[in-house]
Amino acid sequence: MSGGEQKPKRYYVGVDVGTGSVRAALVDQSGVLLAFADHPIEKWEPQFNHHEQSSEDIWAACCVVTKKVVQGIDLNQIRGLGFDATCSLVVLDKEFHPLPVNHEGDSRRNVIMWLDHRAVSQVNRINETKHSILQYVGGVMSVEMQAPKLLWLKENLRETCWDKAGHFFDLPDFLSWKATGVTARSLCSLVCKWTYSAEKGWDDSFWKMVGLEDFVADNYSKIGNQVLPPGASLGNGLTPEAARDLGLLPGIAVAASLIDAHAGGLGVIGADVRGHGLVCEGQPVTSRLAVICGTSSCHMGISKDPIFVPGVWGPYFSAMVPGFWLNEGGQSVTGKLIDHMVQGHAAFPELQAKATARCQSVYAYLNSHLDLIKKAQPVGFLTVDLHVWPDFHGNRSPLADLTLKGMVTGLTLSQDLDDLAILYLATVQAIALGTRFIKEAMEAAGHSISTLFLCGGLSKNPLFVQMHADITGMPVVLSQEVESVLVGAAILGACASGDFASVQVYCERLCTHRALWRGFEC
Ligand SMILES: Nc1ncnc2c1ncn2[C@@H]1O[C@H](COP(=O)(O)OP(=O)(O)O)[C@@H](O)[C@H]1O
Ligand SMILES: O=C(CO)[C@H](O)[C@H](O)COP(=O)(O)O
Repeated sequence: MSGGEQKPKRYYVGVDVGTGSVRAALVDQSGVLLAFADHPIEKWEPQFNHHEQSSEDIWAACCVVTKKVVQGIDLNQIRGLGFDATCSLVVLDKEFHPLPVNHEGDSRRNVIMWLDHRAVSQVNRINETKHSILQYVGGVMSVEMQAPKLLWLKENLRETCWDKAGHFFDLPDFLSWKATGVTARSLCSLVCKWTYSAEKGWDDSFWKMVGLEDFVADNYSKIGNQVLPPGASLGNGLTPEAARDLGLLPGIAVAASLIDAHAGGLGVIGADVRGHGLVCEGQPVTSRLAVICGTSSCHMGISKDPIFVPGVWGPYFSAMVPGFWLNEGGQSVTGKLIDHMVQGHAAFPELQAKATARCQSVYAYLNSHLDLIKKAQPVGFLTVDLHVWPDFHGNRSPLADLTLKGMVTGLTLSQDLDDLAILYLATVQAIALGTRFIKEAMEAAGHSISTLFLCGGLSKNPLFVQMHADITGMPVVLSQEVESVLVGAAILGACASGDFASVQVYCERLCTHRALWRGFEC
């Protein structure tokens, strides 16, 4: 902008609710991130495979981080707010108060987390119906989706939860309701996790067949009968109460939300890579696979026409990029698996002490330790005798088998730091092989993928990124802006504000303004 024609600056706030923490960012009109804050959130595991959270705790964390990122900014310049979150199930009563999702009756724990696997019997029965809707979730419904969890609540907590429930929200939709009082759901969450069709709406026969006919009877009012595309402006914007909570002004635009992986996909998939000699330069956007790597990894590929990939979720229409079909592969635990392997090893206390002494994270320490012990060989050769099968929490894609378990072969009696470093490497390699397995399944079904675009916490780990390049044989592109998921959330706020005509218009604008990319070659 030239000096004489200064317009007031315009900012957008993006809020990203991950599995372990809530993050917020203040983003400008070019998608540049100006301030960042994060805050941990509580998790409970009252019994094996039951994972719960508190919607009140999550909202409180959203308020802490939002207040931090807008400090020192003229609040009148903040034009829009967007949320993304994990696809956990939030349960509220008819007056919007939290209801317990547990046998203990603890109503603070009113969220069944996305990775909760309690509803095994329910999902098996849903899959036995062979309902035609299942072809839009890769042929097999996942226990991590909402229908089996709802059925579990009906069958197990009838009096304390099910009969009292007034509202079942996907977490991204809970947040937009909390901010605006509008109960409309995002097309993204309903299509990807609730069996809603962008073209045909709800399918009564499915809900009747699986024993959840209650929703049909009340015209889906408890799970959403007003559906908006991600980025659409909700009601009259931020309510006075939510504005007080968040430290913003009432009335600013609030967008229909996205699931976290989809926000990450939106943040990176349209990136301008010109001038780096990458194979995807000049190819359609459908040649890119966005991989959002946090607690889990999600593999987001888009296409002009629907592609049915066995064991890979979708095809979902307009659930991430408007006008495109989405296939979503995934690995249910990746960051969580690496943390589990490293923290559970006998040499972990020694690793922690040594990393702390060098003011490094344990992963930076392990990466440099691997460099020391690999000698002249490529690092991958350290694991010729040690192999990990990474399905410690079942296989989301492409085997779509929640009963699978993890495995390590090639163990010895050694428990020293070298042993820990090599086990860590084998785990990272196993995860990268899982990505290759998913990519190959997508290609076999009709996708044509040439480049990976990584984001999320694990993309900050150079070993993780390099292994993905080496094992898939594809270049990996990282955004200059590390917090791409938050950029995706802020894009929603920018669209809701009306400053950009559509999600694509803002994506194009921010991508041409941010043409700085780091590539990892295989
Ligand atoms: N700098 C880093 N180096 C290595 N691993 C990292 C780094 N930062 C985050 N991680 C890993 O990324 C995972 C969390 O990613 P994040 O995107 O924050 O997750 P979520 O969205 O699920 O809360 C954790 O397993 C963590 O160990
Ligand atoms: O199912 C998903 C997206 O469809 C995600 O795996 C889930 O939302 C958790 O994400 P994260 O690993 O970023 O916490």
